[in-house]
Amino acid sequence: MGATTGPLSEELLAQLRKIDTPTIANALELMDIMPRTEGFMRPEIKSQSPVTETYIGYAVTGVISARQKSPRALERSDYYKAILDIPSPRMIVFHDLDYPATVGSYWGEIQGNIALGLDCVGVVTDGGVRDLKEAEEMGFPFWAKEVLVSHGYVHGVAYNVPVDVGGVYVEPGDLIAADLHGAIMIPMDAAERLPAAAEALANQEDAVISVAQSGNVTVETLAEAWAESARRGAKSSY
Ligand SMILES: O=C([O-])CC(=O)C(=O)O
Ligand SMILES: [Mg+2]
Repeated sequence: MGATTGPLSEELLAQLRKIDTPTIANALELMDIMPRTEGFMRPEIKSQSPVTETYIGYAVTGVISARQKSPRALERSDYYKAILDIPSPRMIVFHDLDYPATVGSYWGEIQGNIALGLDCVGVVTDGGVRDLKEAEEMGFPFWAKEVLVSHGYVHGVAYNVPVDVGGVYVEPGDLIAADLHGAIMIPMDAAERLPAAAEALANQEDAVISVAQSGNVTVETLAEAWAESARRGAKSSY
């Protein structure tokens, strides 16, 4: 992967890659900057590749369709230029205009290789993907609503425009994290605070987990564990 050209340092990106998406969601809760029910993609946007780490990238956004040929289909070079307009590392975030009845995959071995060559780390789409074995082998993960057999008449409709994917409004350049659980947007001004928040969370969770593992699990010890977790800063979901 080439050097990052975006607003966040390579050190910070490396720290963020160590945090899984549930912890990112919890850390954002701790900051209390948006409702707990927002900012992450609906579960239909699933990991279709066996990933074991968190992938982080600035969003290259786009709208595609495969239902029919279009005289207004964009050129392949428009797509490559759109990628290069976004700092690296990049995460492709595509809305499929045919959603929810998606028919053709933009994604496969060829597109994955091209995107990887252009410093993209993966794709998140409410459309489909294919060539799953090859994607795994090349290390270019797919997060997608479904797996499709055909590419139909797939073509680009627009690049680097705001898109809604999985219920999240994504603008070009937004910071996206994805792992085996799914995908979440990290508000740019929260990124810097995330590693410390994740550490604070681990400390809060440890107050409960250590009691659960202590061999002395009672209503009373659990109540005290949750109280200790709250003293360490945990916010209740109740
Ligand atoms: O053919 C397509 O458009 C998608 C695909 O399978 C590939 O990129 O290999
Ligand atoms: Mg293919």
